[in-house]
Amino acid sequence: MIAIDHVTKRFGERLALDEVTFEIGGGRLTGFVGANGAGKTTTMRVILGLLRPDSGGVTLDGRAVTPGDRRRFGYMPEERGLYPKMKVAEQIEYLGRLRGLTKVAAAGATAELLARLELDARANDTVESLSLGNQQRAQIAAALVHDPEVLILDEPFSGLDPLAVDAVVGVLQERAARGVPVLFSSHQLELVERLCDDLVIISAGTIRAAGAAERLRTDNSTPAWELLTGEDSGWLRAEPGVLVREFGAGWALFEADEATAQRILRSAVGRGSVVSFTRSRPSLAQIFTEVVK
Ligand SMILES: Nc1ncnc2c1ncn2[C@@H]1O[C@H](COP(=O)(O)OP(=O)(O)OP(=O)(O)O)[C@@H](O)[C@H]1O
Repeated sequence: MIAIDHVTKRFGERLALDEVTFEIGGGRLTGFVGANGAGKTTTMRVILGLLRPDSGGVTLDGRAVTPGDRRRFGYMPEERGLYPKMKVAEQIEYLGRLRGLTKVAAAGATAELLARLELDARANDTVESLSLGNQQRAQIAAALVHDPEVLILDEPFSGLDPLAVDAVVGVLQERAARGVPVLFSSHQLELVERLCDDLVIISAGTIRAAGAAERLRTDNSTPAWELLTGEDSGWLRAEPGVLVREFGAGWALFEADEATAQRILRSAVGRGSVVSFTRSRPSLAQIFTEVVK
């Protein structure tokens, strides 16, 4: 497990990170979300040891991270950094060798990753001849080639088509299943929602929420309920303790606490046919808006 512990970082007068604290659990995919300039890349660079925090620190399994540990980290930076004129496979193998793999191991890992990321047909093409999406896949292969013990990925999904997203997701889930802590940033909230076990929400250098995605869902949203009936649902608006968010013919979405919701259900049953009654799950976009406002 990686723990980021009260990390503060200033750039001159600008406070980029303010006592940032959260964990990246082994075996879990952790999504890192926040608006532009919120502090995601800065946090990642501190984890990677590329920036020194002004205070606070980062630990791996309870002890300070060493340069040796960091060589076994995999990082996909925001600014992509492959050599445009080098062939894809050659370059990934080379990066694997720099990270300590033997020639045979680097070649094997490269071939496997390129196949998994559906880039094997382009293995002998130069990076600059690839589309941006395919360059992105190559960049992901480069971050993974040495079988890292920790994975930190800055916007790995930006610019990928849905098939490429699925291929990358498959590879990341497999690494997480082997116990690797995986942190990735993204502005694609539906994707983060689909993928993540844990979530970290940052705003203006401050962590606003962190923890299991399901728990954040229940902790940071007003309980809302969806009622579908064969009857008009206008009566709900006069019920105490109920805030109707939306309603239409035979359908309503309303906020209420658990006890009120049960009372409404009984009334609805008494009034006619209830087709369905469910607790509405807020989307990550809704949680994000509630948490950062
Ligand atoms: N080297 C630097 N010098 C000065 N200010 C910096 C530097 N790096 C980052 N900042 C500032 O720190 C803040 C956090 O930036 P950061 O790049 O971490 O945000 P981010 O969440 O990754 O944003 P984005 O989603 O746009 O990538 C911003 O206000 C940014 O302008």
